[in-house]
Amino acid sequence: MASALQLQGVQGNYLCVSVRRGLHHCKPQIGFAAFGAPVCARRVWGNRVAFNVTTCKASTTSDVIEKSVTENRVVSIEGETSFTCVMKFGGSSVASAERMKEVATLILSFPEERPIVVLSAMGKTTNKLLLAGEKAVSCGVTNVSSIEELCFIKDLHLRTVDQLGVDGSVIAKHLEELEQLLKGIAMMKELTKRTQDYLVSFGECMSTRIFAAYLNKIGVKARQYDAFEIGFITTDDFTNADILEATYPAVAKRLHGDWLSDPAIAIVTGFLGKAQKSCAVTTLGRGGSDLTATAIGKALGLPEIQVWKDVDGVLTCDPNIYPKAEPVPYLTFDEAAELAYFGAQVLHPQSMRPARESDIPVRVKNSYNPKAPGTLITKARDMSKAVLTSIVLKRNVTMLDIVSTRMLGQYGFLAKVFSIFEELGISVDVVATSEVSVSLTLDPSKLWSRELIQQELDHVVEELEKIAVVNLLQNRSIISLIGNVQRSSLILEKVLYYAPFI
Ligand SMILES: Nc1ncnc2c1ncn2[C@@H]1O[C@H](COP(=O)(O)OP(=O)(O)O)[C@@H](O)[C@H]1O
Ligand SMILES: N[C@@H](CC(=O)OP(=O)(O)O)C(=O)O
Repeated sequence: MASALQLQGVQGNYLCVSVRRGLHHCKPQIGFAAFGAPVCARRVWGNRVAFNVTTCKASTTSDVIEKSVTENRVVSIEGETSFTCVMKFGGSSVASAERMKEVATLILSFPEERPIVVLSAMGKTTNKLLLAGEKAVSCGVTNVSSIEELCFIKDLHLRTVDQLGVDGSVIAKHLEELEQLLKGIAMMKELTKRTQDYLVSFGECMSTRIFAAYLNKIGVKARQYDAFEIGFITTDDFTNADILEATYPAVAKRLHGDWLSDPAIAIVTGFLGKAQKSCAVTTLGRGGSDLTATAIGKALGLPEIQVWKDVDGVLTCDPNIYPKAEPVPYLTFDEAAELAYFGAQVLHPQSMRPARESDIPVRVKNSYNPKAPGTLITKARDMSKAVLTSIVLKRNVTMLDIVSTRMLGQYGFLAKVFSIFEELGISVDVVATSEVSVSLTLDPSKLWSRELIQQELDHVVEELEKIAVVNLLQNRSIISLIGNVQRSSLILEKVLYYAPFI
């Protein structure tokens, strides 16, 4: 049996063992059969089994190593335990001192967990920072100190520090630097995307420092981390950067290593990264803290990623449109990704990717109502009764109708159309075709509600008009029905039946 297993290393509390092909269908039993009952396999994904070493006797663990370790891996197991889950709290969850206290209480209500906590900026701080930046461009250096949004941010953070009884020095340097930066923007009369990312990073840098200081004050050992200092390496696409693969081992090494030398709850800035080429601070697109959380989950191979919101999970539709929207108890990664991509602002569109790649369940919970079961997002779920899961609205969509009689019975027309989009680097969202026309919507970017700039659109239309008649429609919306594809006929039947009465 031992030869069928190969030790992969230790991730967090888990001793990861890969199981030879064909054997992994026996899954957790392998732990029991090969190593005895005290070793309990808690996580199984792909051909890997993770044994929770907190529950296993040292002798049994050594036995696992002795039987399975490969020459180059040095593993020390005894006493080696680290994080058990990621808990992400968004802006609404940490909007005030009161909310931060509640979040601290919530974290401590799970004494069995040793979480990595990912935080967003307090409340609407990111929006305010963006507005302050825009105002700084034209207000003149001498007026920067009185920009309303800057005053609001200063007041909110200083008040929070005061109400939590932590030392104001934790954010003093950041507030000073923030004002300097806005003065710099005012002097240059310019706000580049790169500067914009640096500007908004102050939100997460301050919320995490305040929260970590508060935990330490109440006797819970916590350590603050800026994501851009611990290995979050991204592309240089400012305002919309992608996380690069090098991030995962780097983040795991740093967080796990720190825990081993000096255990403390980790408080990490969401949303931020470091550009691979320029080394400047980047952001992962609006709502990007969800992605930070799932990336950390993947890096450390943790058993669960929790995303705490201000609603009872993913809902059947946007509660701002229909207040009676109900929580969806289970979703697959694919459903959640579609839902997010097509406009449900509850999750970042890219956030499911790391969770899906490492098959780690994501739980969406309500920090205002922790008892609510929330939504559990996993690789697969029982679809036998699923019909329609949710309805999603995506606004500010740009649509193109491309009509050509040359399409009739011809091959290669659609290939020509799509090659134009490829050349111009624009991705397409939704496509519908008939014999003589193709209608499609354009994906502006990962940034919600950003319209393609007019120049880009003119260029697309100009190119397409060489082969067809083009009609450009702006400010449209996409309504998506996320449901069981096996039952799409039933869904359409119901929609079309009710549609005339809406
Ligand atoms: N289908 C949906 N399910 C749940 N929330 C939704 C949905 N569509 C839109 N929302 C909105 O998303 C908000 C939560 O997302 P977000 O503001 O990013 O949370 P946080 O700041 O806590 O990360 C909710 O308050 C709700 O108004
Ligand atoms: N603060 C960033 C990142 C983020 O994820 O925020 P939230 O979790 O509050 O959506 C934003 O507003 O986009």
